[in-house]
Amino acid sequence: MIKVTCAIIVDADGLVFAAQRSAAMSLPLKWEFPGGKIEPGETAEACLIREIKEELNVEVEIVAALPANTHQYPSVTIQLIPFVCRLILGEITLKEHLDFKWLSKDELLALDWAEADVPIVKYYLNFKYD
Ligand SMILES: Nc1nc2c([nH]c(=O)n2[C@@H]2O[C@H](COP(=O)(O)OP(=O)(O)OP(=O)(O)O)[C@@H](O)[C@H]2O)c(=O)[nH]1
Repeated sequence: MIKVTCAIIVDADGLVFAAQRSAAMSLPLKWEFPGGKIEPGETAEACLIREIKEELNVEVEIVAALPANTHQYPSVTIQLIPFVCRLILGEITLKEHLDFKWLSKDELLALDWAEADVPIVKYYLNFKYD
């Protein structure tokens, strides 16, 4: 099983950042939360900060950890580990993704999410935090 962290980046108005995978990536054109695979010896939190810097060229801080979701794709099983985050430094530049959107909670579920993300989106929609 591959462990993958992902960031639910929320802005001051409560909008959530979603990124679209490029045609060249696996799960082409699906929407996801940015992130990536945990490297050997790395914590989930360190992985998240590293991946967000690599993919979006910004620094985030973690606000909350949400429950992981294990999902079996036809060729791979992943454990997707989500963190609610805030941007603390920089402006988002897409290094790998095709597109991005900032979405209100009402708009989130309508995106064509990677399958592993759907339970996480639903969990987030019911999640309350200060
Ligand atoms: N980063 C990220 N990956 C996700 C999400 N949902 C989901 O199923 N994945 C899958 O988890 C894996 C994450 O690895 P990655 O982001 O480092 O993927 P990659 O394109 O570099 O590697 P790959 O070629 O193995 O897909 C991919 O297989 C990706 O399809 C998500 O919300 N964020």
